[in-house]
Amino acid sequence: MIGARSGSPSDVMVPMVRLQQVTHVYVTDREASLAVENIDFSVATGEFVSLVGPSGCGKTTILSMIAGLLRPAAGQVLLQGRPVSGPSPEVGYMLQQDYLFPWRTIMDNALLGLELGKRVNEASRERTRLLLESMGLEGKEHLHPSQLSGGMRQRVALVRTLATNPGLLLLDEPFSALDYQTKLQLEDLIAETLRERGKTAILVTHDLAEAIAVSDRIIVLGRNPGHIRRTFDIPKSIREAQPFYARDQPGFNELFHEIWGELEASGVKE
Ligand SMILES: Nc1ncnc2c1ncn2[C@@H]1O[C@H](COP(=O)(O)OP(=O)(O)OP(=O)(O)O)[C@@H](O)[C@H]1O
Repeated sequence: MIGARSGSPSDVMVPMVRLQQVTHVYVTDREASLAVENIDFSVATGEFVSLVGPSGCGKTTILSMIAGLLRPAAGQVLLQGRPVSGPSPEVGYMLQQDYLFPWRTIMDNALLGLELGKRVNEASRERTRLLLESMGLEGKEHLHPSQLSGGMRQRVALVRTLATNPGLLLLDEPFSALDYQTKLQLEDLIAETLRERGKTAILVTHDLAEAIAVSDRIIVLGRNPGHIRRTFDIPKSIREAQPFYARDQPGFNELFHEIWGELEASGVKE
């Protein structure tokens, strides 16, 4: 397996993502507001990093800059050492809503990214079918989104994101609209799938237990403007456990309370 979880020092030499003193300002007709300031962090290939922090601290803004949808006002974002200048096929973005097209079948929804990149052929179609199968969606290919549960739809959205084979996945609260049981199952499935494929991931979540259970590292942000307060490395025993069981590992609760203290100080309850 490639990646930070395998612990190879060569993995960290050219990070998958590097933010160097990144600042973003939203400019409207009436005003300019400083959203995030001097954000500086790297994510190694194969690493799973979560961003947590109070509402408005700039988590989505940071993901959007990494995705090339927003440009920093200062500093730079590097993807595999190269400055980000716009959206890249190397980056997959998965959101809270699945954004499946209701009139398309599950297979056609899953193929959408490949279709946009003019990369649909027999081999990519077969890979997508296998991905659907690995997500427990075998036999659902010809159904439409309205015929699936919320958890299934989110799995289709994940297949659509993975089908183009991006090295980096940006996950913006992908589990938050799901019921608790489905959310736990999907957390396990996504974490395992990304780990097996050596993918790099950045997750935005308001669920601290989820962040600890799936991540190698957690970055706690503060606001006004958004900035990094502190970074927490997740201990090996928790990292190596399946997310569902990570919560039972010794040290999980202590770590939860330590990070929670940092979140409280950042204004997460305000
Ligand atoms: N399009 C926009 N125009 C102006 N200001 C914006 C825009 N989008 C976000 N902001 C502001 O930038 C700051 C960061 O917003 P962002 O959505 O990145 O925060 P967040 O941490 O993702 O919040 P949440 O947890 O509520 O989703 C906030 O103060 C927000 O009001």
